[in-house]
Amino acid sequence: MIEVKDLYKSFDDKEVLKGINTIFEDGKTNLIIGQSGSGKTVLMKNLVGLLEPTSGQVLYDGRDFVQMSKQEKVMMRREMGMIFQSAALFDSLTVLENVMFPLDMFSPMTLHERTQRARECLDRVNLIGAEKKYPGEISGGMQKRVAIARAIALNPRYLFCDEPNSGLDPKTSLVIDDLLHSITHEFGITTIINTHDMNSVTTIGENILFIYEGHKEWQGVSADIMQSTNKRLTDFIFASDLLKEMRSLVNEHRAKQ
Ligand SMILES: Nc1ncnc2c1ncn2[C@@H]1O[C@H](COP(=O)(O)OP(=O)(O)OP(=O)(O)O)[C@@H](O)[C@H]1O
Repeated sequence: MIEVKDLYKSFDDKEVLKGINTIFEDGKTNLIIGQSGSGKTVLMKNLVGLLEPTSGQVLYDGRDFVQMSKQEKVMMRREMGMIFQSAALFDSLTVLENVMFPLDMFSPMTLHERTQRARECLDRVNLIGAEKKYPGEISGGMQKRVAIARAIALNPRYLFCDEPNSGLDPKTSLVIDDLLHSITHEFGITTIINTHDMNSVTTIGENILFIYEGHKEWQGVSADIMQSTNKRLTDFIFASDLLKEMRSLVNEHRAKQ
């Protein structure tokens, strides 16, 4: 479990995170949602140690990440898989070499074992057959799947994904969401996803944190959103008239049942 306690983060005199208290649950797809500029990426960077909080704590199973020694932080980072907005693959490496990269860096396995492990991960994301291709030769959706395969290569306990669906069409986004959700459950990973994608919220959001201007405005599961009376949340989620109409139809239907 990752617990965030009273987390503040400022840049010079600009306060971006204003006392976040939350829990990211084990073995679930935890989503962070909020308007552009609300502080989602800054929060995620604090979780993985790319930024240090101005004050407050990030506790991994009760242990404060900020207070850990350099060596302990290195050990913790090995338990974290990360997928960035752009798939961030190495263009000059093949798909297989990209997935092998973290294994080459951190695993004591032999070359044969590392190759086997990378193939297993590519198989899990349905990319067997693409091993010899270069990132420039495959679609954006396939690149994201390579990034997922690379992120799970070292069997992480935690998976952090910053806007995994950015730049993808809605159908491909569904495939990526489904993959992240099933991997989370299959391997018991604690997954944290920053997203703007309302489809992700309704389909895979098992624990959703809504940030508004740097503070926690709401937290719950996707089913609660339909009934929520929090105006900032509903204005954000049901930004279009079509979605507002769908929400009132669903609520009418429920009321009749
Ligand atoms: N290194 C930095 N120095 C100064 N300000 C920063 C820095 N990083 C982020 N910010 C500011 O913090 C605020 C929150 O940024 P953040 O990237 O977390 O937003 P976000 O919710 O992830 O937005 P988006 O959905 O557009 O990615 C923004 O106003 C941004 O300009």
